[in-house]
Amino acid sequence: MKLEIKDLCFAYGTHEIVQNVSFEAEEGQILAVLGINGVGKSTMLRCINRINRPRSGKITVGGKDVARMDGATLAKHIGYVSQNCEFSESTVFDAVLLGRKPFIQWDVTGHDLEIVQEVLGLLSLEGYAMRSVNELSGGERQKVAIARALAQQTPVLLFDEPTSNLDLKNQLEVLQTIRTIVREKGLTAVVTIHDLNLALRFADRFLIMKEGRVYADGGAEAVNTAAIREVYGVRAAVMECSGRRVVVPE
Ligand SMILES: Nc1ncnc2c1ncn2[C@@H]1O[C@H](COP(=O)(O)OP(=O)(O)OP(=O)(O)O)[C@@H](O)[C@H]1O
Repeated sequence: MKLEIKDLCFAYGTHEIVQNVSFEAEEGQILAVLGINGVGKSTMLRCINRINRPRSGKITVGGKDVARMDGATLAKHIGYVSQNCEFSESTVFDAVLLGRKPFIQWDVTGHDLEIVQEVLGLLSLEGYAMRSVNELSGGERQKVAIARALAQQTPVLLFDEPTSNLDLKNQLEVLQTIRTIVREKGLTAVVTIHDLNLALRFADRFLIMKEGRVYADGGAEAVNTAAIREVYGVRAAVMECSGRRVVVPE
């Protein structure tokens, strides 16, 4: 389902953070949200998920107004992985099973258990199923949070820096897993990410934010020398390397 954001505005008190942000995220695609620290990327994701109440603007999923959804309906449409993955004490299996909560009526079904088993496998977490989440490393916990969102099986997924605690191999594997699921199941993913090269490698479209507004919205060509200079204040070369667009800061 398509995610559409129209004229979104949000402020903490009088501090305007998100200002007239509009964009669309398409089915089967990953949209990377880029921009400097504090520009409002996480705040915007939390508006989409209704953790933050927007001052104005409209957010729809598949044409349905997110503001009018009840909690259970919202949880069936939008999955969210926050930057700080905190869990209450449980096993990894149960933490991932929590993703099924919006669908569980009386009791957990065999179908729920199968889904949990499947996502644990996708993220190579099978061996961790009976471990306590609070005994895991930051990166392992981040993978559990991603697994829980995938178990929720929502058409829209929001990931706030999903690879920030992961080593290089896990960064590549986790983003590849997300991309495969997004493409195969026709999901819509919005991912905030600082690593421009990872973004260029895995995302289909790029929303660059500056001072709370949309600076650019487009394909890989949006990530160019001028944008990097104007948004990050960094001189960088953007070149092709092994058929990929890469950013090399000077
Ligand atoms: N609960 C809050 N109350 C007041 N101000 C906040 C709150 N949370 C965030 N802010 C401020 O809002 C601005 C945007 O923060 P946000 O976390 O959305 O930025 P970001 O682009 O995600 O940054 P980063 O890349 O560092 O994660 C920052 O100036 C931040 O200090």
